[in-house]
Amino acid sequence: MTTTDSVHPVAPEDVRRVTCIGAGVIGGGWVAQFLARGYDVTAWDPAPDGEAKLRRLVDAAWPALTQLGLAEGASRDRLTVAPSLEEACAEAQFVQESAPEKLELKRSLLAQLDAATPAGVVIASSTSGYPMTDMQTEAADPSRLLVGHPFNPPYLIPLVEVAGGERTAADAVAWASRFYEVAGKSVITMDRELPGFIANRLQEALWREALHMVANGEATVKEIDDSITEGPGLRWAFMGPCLTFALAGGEGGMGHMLDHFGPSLKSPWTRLEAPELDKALRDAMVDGCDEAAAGRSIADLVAERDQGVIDVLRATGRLPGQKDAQRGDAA
Ligand SMILES: NC(=O)C1=CN([C@@H]2O[C@H](COP(=O)(O)OP(=O)(O)OC[C@H]3O[C@@H](n4cnc5c(N)ncnc54)[C@H](O)[C@@H]3O)[C@@H](O)[C@H]2O)C=CC1
Ligand SMILES: C[N+](C)(C)CC(=O)CC(=O)[O-]
Repeated sequence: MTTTDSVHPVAPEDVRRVTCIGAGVIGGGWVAQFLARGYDVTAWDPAPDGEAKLRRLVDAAWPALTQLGLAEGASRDRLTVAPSLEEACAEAQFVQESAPEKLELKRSLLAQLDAATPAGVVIASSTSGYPMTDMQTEAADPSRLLVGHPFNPPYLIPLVEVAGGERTAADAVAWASRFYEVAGKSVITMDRELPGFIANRLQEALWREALHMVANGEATVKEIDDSITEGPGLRWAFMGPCLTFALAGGEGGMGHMLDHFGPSLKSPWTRLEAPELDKALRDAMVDGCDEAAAGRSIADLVAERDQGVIDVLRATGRLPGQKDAQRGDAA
């Protein structure tokens, strides 16, 4: 990443007009998120039925967004669909690109967006895996191009992973991270480009194993999905895989967990190339868990996890009393 400062016309807190390019599942979701946070949103999509699809998506998202609480002045009437990319970008204060995941398309589209957008305005790509270094090759000013990777649907899942490419200015990355926070997102700002960023790299590992199991007839799709929604998924909604596994070590935490189960990383049931569990990796995991625990004891974390599981069960209507009530409703 370059450290050359680029000049941004507005501070992240002062942005009022956002442009969304590509208005499918993710672009439409971004539109809904930005509208709900009170921005004026201009969208552009080349599909003939693009506007109708976009408005349907926003309408479908609105009840959930209303339940969560709309920002003052937020309205679906503040959405404009522009007739061309150039008109969509002419007055943009931030641009979010969500076009199909094709490298050549992204390269030339980002160059077009760079040419059409006022100088200094940050342009983010929703790409779910391409490093910005590979996408910014044709743009006249690559310093303002970066990745802002959302999760589906962007109007409900808080996380955005922000990463620049080799030619992105560091201050553009900082600007975007702050902007997303102001726009209601939870941001991880990466200081390097990793294939798949962080979350997709993790999801892809799980996904790869799921596909192996289905392809080999080892598990059904339902069994795989149930194994997550009835199992680890309940914990992951509020405590990540490292801290939950630290609790698998009982009072010994991550240290005992690795000493006990570390060798099974080499078991034949994992099809992934396992890393060498050397002292440095062990220490990094133990230290990372200590840091993430932020002073909470194992007992504190157990209590937090248990309460969290109960809350998720309640929220998804799966507490025993709720199940009975649902059965009663249906009768
Ligand atoms: N679907 C998902 O769960 C997630 C997707 N993403 C990323 O978001 C981006 C968009 O993916 P989806 O919304 O799923 O795809 P989609 O197929 O639902 O939507 C893509 C939209 O882009 C439009 N489009 C086609 N050519 C275009 C062009 N040249 N310029 C602008 N728009 C164009 C299409 O008409 C369509 O409405 C991709 O980069 C994808 O990797 C990121 C996170 C999650
Ligand atoms: C399927 N996907 C790789 C496009 C998913 C993502 O990128 C993030 C998500 O929503 O899980």
